[in-house]
Amino acid sequence: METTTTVRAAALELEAVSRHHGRRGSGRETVALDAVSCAVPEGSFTAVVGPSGSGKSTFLQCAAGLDRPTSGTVRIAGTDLGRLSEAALTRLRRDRIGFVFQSHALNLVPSLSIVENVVLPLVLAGADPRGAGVLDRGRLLLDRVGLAGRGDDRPGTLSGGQQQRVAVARALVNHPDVLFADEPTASLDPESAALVLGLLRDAVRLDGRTVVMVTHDPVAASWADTVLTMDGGRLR
Ligand SMILES: Nc1ncnc2c1ncn2[C@@H]1O[C@H](COP(=O)(O)OP(=O)(O)OP(=O)(O)O)[C@@H](O)[C@H]1O
Repeated sequence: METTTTVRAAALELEAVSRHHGRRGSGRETVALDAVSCAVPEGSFTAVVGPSGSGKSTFLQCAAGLDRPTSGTVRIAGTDLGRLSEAALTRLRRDRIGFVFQSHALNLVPSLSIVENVVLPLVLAGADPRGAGVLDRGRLLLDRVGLAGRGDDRPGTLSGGQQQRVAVARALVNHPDVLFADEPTASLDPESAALVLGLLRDAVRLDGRTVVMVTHDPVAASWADTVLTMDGGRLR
């Protein structure tokens, strides 16, 4: 009998990634990440947890190409970030990665309408913001996150939880290889947090997206399929 084995490709791979701060040999060197290796499969929801100072943010920054590791290799859908110029890395972040940050105030541009915020990554990549297809996609995503009809308002008219839902819509607009979320529910009440986490989980279950979320909150981590625990710059 013939058997088929499905091996899911890695959306994100880290190979012996280290990140040191401070001058080597100065006696003030901090090892924020210490030879971390892991592979995050496509279509999975991973939480990165650990105590304060354990290296979670540094992990996310290096994995998402926002910071360059001191040594080691990071690959997003097979692309080695260390081989990219700054310009190419910026393009990769814009076109192939989605971000949701901790503070809803930092996630959205207050002077743009809500739907303009959602489609911003497409516009930055060259799409015509007046093109019907572009705004339609933005409105479709707003519907998905429960904010249909609010597209023409400004972000300041939304609650913190609603703003984080817009941030999730925006992070999904370019069909990213990986959506990174840094403490996305830290400033939210439990009900709003559950809505945001449900959207991240749906992006994985319904669309096959890959989500990597840093959190210190065990309840938030429990929404993920896999939990990676950091301790002293290493994965436990
Ligand atoms: N720019 C920097 N310069 C020097 N040390 C740094 C820098 N960034 C981080 N570190 C150090 O690296 C270690 C890991 O920091 P990191 O912010 O990644 O931890 P964390 O787990 O995200 O912490 P928290 O949960 O408090 O945000 C800490 O010891 C921190 O002090």
